[in-house]
Amino acid sequence: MPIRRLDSTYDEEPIGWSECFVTSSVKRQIHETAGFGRAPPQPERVNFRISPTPGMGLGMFATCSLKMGDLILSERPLIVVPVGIRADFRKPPGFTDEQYSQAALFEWEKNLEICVKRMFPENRKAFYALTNSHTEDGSGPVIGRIRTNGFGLGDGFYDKECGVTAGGYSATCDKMSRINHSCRPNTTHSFDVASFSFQLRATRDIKPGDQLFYSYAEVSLSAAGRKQELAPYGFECTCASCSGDTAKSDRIRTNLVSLVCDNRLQYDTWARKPRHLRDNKMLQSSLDLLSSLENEGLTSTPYYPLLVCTVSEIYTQLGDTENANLYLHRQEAWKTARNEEALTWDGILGKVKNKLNLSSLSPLI
Ligand SMILES: C[S@@+](CC[C@H](N)C(=O)[O-])C[C@H]1O[C@@H](n2cnc3c(N)ncnc32)[C@H](O)[C@@H]1O
Repeated sequence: MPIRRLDSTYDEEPIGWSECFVTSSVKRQIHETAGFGRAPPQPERVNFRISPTPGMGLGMFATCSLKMGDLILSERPLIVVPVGIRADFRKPPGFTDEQYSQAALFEWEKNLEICVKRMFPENRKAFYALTNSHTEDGSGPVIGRIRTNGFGLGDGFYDKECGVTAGGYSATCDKMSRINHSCRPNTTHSFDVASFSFQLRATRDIKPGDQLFYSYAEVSLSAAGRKQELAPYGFECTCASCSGDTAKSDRIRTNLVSLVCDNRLQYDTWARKPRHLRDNKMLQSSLDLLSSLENEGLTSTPYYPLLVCTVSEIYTQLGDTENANLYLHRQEAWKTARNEEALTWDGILGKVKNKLNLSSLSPLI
């Protein structure tokens, strides 16, 4: 991507080239995406660097102040491949399941090698320079690097016939794949199919020199659950949520939905009271919850803008338009960062008109 002619050169595509191993139906989906072929948004200046960081290899660092929603990097991936192994041979007689899966992995590596060989030499060099933490599980050098450095692609890439997990795709980048993990991330990314590029954006305020982090694990899991998800990457996370008061952190993460929804229920009761009976406790408890979410690095979850919306409404009720607007802007910044619409309380309440207890709604949200 884009389509390469025999005489194409590496430099003629300023945003870079991606080698794509996709089925024809996914290729069609990509080409039929509205606006396909457009240029990606670019940050006004280079605002990150890649340099060594103790105990983590290379990492990405901010070189200027960044606010929630700010664009850090637009990047076209080096390679896009299916997540699952798509082996099309039957288990040979006498093979154990383990032998069959190792053989399938070997065949898959051969297929992916073809993709890597097709890269421009500059991209191939960048690809092989990436870290490989999958050296002991039978992954070859190509699969190992993809497993270590790949980011899942969303709805634009999906082979329905292969099932939910195996039908997905993964993309590996030159620069963005240098971002290290924290369970308290300060960035998020989205993939824009039309320009065939990732956008990495800040999800909180970042100071110059701060390391940029993304969470490789589901942030709403407990410390033990995240540890399990991170095991294949070959490191143990030492962020404050993993090494500090894990019980407190677990309570917030695993009860995120009910905490935010219960707060909303309290707000609804509070807002129905006559004006002179509304005290400041509602504001304080909501701000406390908001700062807990921010401390835990949960600002990229969909519950954050819901809580921000409640805080904004409390300020409106208290007649403080300046602060109400400040939080409305934060909700807008979240939408920019995530490149998606935020959930709204109306939408959620609409779904569950007849239910009294919002805490029980987690599967709906
Ligand atoms: C996608 S790469 C990130 C860039 C990598 N640090 C490098 O030098 O290329 C993932 C690998 O980085 C390392 N890593 C990422 N986050 C880490 C962390 N929080 N602590 C220690 N190592 C980490 C692990 O080796 C992991 O397998």
